[in-house]
Amino acid sequence: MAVQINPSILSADFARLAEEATAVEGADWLHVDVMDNHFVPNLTLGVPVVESLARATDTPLDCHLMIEDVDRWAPQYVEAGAGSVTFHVEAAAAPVRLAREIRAQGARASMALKPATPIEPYEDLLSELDMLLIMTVEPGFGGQAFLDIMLPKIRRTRELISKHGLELWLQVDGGVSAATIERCAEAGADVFVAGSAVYGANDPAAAVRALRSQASGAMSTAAWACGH
Ligand SMILES: O=C(CO)[C@@H](O)[C@H](O)COP(=O)(O)O
Ligand SMILES: [Co+2]
Repeated sequence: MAVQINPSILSADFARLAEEATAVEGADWLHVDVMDNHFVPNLTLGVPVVESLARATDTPLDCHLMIEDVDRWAPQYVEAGAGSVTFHVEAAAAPVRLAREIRAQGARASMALKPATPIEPYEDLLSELDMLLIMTVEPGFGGQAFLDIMLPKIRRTRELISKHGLELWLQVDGGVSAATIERCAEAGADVFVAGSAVYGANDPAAAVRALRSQASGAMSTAAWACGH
């Protein structure tokens, strides 16, 4: 099982998005936070910017949709060039139908949980997904402190993935840094979003390599990853 590091463009300079996207070559995916000022109290970017980003970089786009009416919008992000589309279960009217639609369009389907949303009610839905995102901050802003209290939810989700023998990726997003990434990997995450820890560094590509090495080290000794 390989570690994946996804820098979040939210912490980049929006006036130089193409340059900032290519500054993290070597990253697995570029994480793109779409916010509508309704689902979260912040406004970022939409479909036209995702289309331009998809043309500007060879790194696949991991679009994290923090928007209302996501059943209607998510397919447009696949059309815009996203390789993975994450919708929030709190915003989706029909999560299974939406995941199937995203997959049918040829992208990876992913579902996110806000910190207060438990995983247990969605156990039967996991087989419909390619990735589950556990938010480790309240969605809306970069640069917030990691919520340690999310670690048991990460552990529990990893147990459910193992119990059902699924290939689902488990992503964490929010406050992931050199200080917290090992705890996330030990608990069961294998896909790590990092905004300020990457774009706040002098050398973003080196920050990606350092985070990957830390997470790989922690995963190699984690009980959940033994035998993978
Ligand atoms: O989705 C979000 C915030 O809502 C994230 O993707 C942030 O962009 C992560 O930023 P850092 O916490 O790593 O600075
Ligand atoms: Co995000």
